[in-house]
Amino acid sequence: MIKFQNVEKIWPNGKHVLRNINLEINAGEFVAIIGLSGAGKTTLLKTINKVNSISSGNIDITMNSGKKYEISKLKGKNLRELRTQIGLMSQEYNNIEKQTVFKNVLSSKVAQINIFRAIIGYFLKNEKLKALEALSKLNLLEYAYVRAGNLSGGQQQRVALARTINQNPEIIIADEPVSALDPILANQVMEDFKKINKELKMTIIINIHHVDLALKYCDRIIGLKDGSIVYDGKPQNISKEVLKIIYGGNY
Ligand SMILES: Nc1ncnc2c1ncn2[C@@H]1O[C@H](COP(=O)(O)OP(=O)(O)OP(=O)(O)O)[C@@H](O)[C@H]1O
Repeated sequence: MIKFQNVEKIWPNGKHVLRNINLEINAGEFVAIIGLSGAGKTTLLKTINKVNSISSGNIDITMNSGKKYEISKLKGKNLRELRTQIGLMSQEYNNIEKQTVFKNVLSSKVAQINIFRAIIGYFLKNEKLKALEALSKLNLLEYAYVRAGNLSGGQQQRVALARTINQNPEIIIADEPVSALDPILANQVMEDFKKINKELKMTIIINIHHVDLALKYCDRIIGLKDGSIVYDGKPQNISKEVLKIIYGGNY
């Protein structure tokens, strides 16, 4: 569970971007954060892995094992340990384009293996099997030996998702993962997120500008406006009025 209590974020330039955030996200939820550009979505998402530190309040993460992390106090080894359990995805695919899809997925383990093995690129049989399993889950096996750079944008984003699940994280945070894709590919990638969420029981939190996709695939919607949560509930309860509150009168 991820629990935000009275979280505030003020950037050093004085910009107040998160205001009194109180939120509990349970293990296994698929959550979309929506809101206008500048509402604070990315800032909020990246407080979870402490890429952004908060100005006040608390964020506590309790893993399925029962281990608890108090984010504001985390540093060094403990912060690295938490980050291995949180997969981070973004709009850029961040694949190594010259390498095969398989190598890309295998490489996602580098942070978790012995440094000498990482340098020479030596992977154990079970690590290779796991990488193939991740590719199979996303129906990408036939591309295993294709260079990542030769794939379409949608396929590359799905390789990025395969890389992320190969780390075996409990939580995936994804910052606008479909905004560079056309509507068909964006739907496919959202299908994959949903599949990973349901089958692998990973908690997924995404920032997304496509309200239709958020409503179609996610179990819970959080609407942010000027750094405050103005909606937190089921997609079914999002009405035109709610969208007006989140996006303003012109929606
Ligand atoms: N490092 C920073 N220093 C100062 N201000 C920042 C920094 N990063 C973001 N901001 C500001 O914080 C506000 C919220 O930005 P954020 O990226 O969280 O919004 P967003 O809702 O994700 O927007 P978008 O949908 O465009 O990605 C913006 O006004 C932005 O300019």
